[in-house]
Amino acid sequence: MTASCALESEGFAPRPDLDPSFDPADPRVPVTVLTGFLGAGKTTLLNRILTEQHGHRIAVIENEYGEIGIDHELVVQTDEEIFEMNNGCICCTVRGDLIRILARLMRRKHKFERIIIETTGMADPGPVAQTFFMDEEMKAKLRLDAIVTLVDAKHITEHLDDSDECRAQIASADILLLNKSDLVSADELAALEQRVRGMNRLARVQATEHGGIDLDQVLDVRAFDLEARAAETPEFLQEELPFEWAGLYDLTPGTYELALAAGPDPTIDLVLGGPGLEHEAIFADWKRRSILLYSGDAETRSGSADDAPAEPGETLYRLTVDATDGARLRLRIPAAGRYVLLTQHLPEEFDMQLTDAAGGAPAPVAEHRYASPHEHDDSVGSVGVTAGELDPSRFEQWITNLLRTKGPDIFRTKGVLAFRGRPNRFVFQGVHMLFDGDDGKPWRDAEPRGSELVFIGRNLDRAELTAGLSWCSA
Ligand SMILES: Nc1nc2c(ncn2[C@@H]2O[C@H](COP(=O)(O)OP(=O)(O)OP(=O)(O)O)[C@@H](O)[C@H]2O)c(=O)[nH]1
Repeated sequence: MTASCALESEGFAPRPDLDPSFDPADPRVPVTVLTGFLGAGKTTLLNRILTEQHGHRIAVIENEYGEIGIDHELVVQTDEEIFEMNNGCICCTVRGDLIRILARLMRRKHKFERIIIETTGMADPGPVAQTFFMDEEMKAKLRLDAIVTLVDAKHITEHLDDSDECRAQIASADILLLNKSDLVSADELAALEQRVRGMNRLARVQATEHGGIDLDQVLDVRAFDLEARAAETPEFLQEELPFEWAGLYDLTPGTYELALAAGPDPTIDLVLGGPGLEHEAIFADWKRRSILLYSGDAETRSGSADDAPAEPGETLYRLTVDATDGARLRLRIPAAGRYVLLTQHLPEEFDMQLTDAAGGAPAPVAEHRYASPHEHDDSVGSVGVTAGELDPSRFEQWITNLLRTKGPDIFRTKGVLAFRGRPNRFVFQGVHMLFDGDDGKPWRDAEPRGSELVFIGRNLDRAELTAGLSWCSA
């Protein structure tokens, strides 16, 4: 028996006949969340799904972590529609964008039969899954089918002890694929299986090689079970919203200014609701309305004093927060009353201050915090470097030495490179010290040929990486 089929005696096939809630006429579109730590094999599995003759219309939502987006070069070209979300992590900063894309998909005339969401390797899939239970329309039209977590059998043990994200991905899985089983022995695989089962008693576990698994084992399998999940992890039922904070203010008519300093995100979404009277009623009402606002377009504000004042009402404002100057937004309050301000992030993260025309600072009369903290490991970062055409032998020499010496800290390397004299792009992929590459799309005649490489990991030295790639282009 090879290592890759050691775990296949699981009774793994879906058994809708045993599931009392199984309804073959269920019109809801099944959603698969593909997750797993950096380089575990998510895109490899996604490509398998997209190239297989499945006969279904699939929409793919891709969220990538890294200073330069490379995944558009890695996902196979098919007729399927792919939505990229590259400006933040799907489990926190771009939750609102996820809601917006899903809302648009649900309104489409020609409906999709499946939705697949590939999260970043640094995402906590919990909040992504909770999106499907947040809103009545979402619950009526979409069904979370399974959280499929890929585990890199070769490298996972280097991250299990010090990465909360890695543990959350395993704990949240309905299906755990122990991928890269070709790179470990049968004993190592058995030990890993035991370890992950200890972290998640509910998941079905299967060993895979290059994401090789029958699609009917991962798509439309009805593996996600809300009751079982909530019993195992009660936080799962915690309220998860695209807003982390709401403050209630008693305001008189006039113009106010909201000032924000630079924070963890270059933009912040906010909604000014009201006026209303009752504390809980105004909170509840505007919370519901704010989620719905994400199905439309946000009104973008530059954060400069020249912007027109924001008015209370059903508008989602997206404010740009400059890294040095922060942002300012004037608010026009037409009538005395109680107003609610909902913000995507906690006010203290942006040192948010509200002032009135006389310089007074009205304080909220009540506040709600919706955030359940899923903080990312701040010690993990990303550095993207670019150069012109490269000398292939210099590149090989440099990258081999770099990954051999820094491989424990460089978790993931991805790049699209222009090698001198070669007609095609070269797509480079590395996970710690292991790397490979392949020819990508050909360069078109007039196209500028350039190289982009992104590193994700700890203690990344931007100057050294930039100098190294530039040496390869000399
Ligand atoms: N040997 C081996 N390599 C694999 C296997 N699955 C994927 N890979 C390789 O691992 C690397 C990363 O695979 P991806 O599918 O891009 O991983 P990912 O999880 O999408 O990566 P990120 O999105 O960057 O987190 C690529 O070089 C793949 O060819 C496998 O089963 N065995």
